[in-house]
Amino acid sequence: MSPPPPLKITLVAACALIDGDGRVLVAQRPEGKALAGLWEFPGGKVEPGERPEQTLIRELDEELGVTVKEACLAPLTFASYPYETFHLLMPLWICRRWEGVIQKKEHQALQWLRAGRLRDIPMPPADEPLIPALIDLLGP
Ligand SMILES: Nc1nc2c([nH]c(=O)n2[C@@H]2O[C@H](COP(=O)(O)OP(=O)(O)OP(=O)(O)O)[C@@H](O)[C@H]2O)c(=O)[nH]1
Ligand SMILES: [Mg+2]
Repeated sequence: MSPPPPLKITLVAACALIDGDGRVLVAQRPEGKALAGLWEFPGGKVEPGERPEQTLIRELDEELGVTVKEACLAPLTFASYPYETFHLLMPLWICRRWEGVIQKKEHQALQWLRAGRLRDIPMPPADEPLIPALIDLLGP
């Protein structure tokens, strides 16, 4: 019997932006990328030398064109999910305050949804366990 392949843990920082009505921003993953077309929370992989909060601030600028202060990021929950080729560990922050206008820079589409409606859109399998924490926080 050959030994199991080494486990690769990928750390991804993600954020639920929340608007004044308590709705959450979700973004549709680009064509040609893994999980294309599924609705996700903005964010991305933590690069070497980055703290996850720095990653998130960088990704929110790259993906949405907004500036977020670290003090405006609050940790909510996390996802831990065994994809075929890596194990995803994804802390989820919430953010209610940012500077600039949200733009669709990398995704196919953006939409604001009530937390209870997140169950109605196709999300990556890792994300489904995150929804109850958002409903607890924001209502359905
Ligand atoms: N950003 C984000 N990634 C997620 C979510 N759920 C989930 O399984 N992932 C997975 O986390 C991994 C990293 O996401 P990503 O594609 O955003 O990474 P990135 O922005 O650094 O892009 P890049 O790798 O093309 O530079 C992907 O395998 C993606 O499928 C989610 O809600 N948000
Ligand atoms: Mg990303």
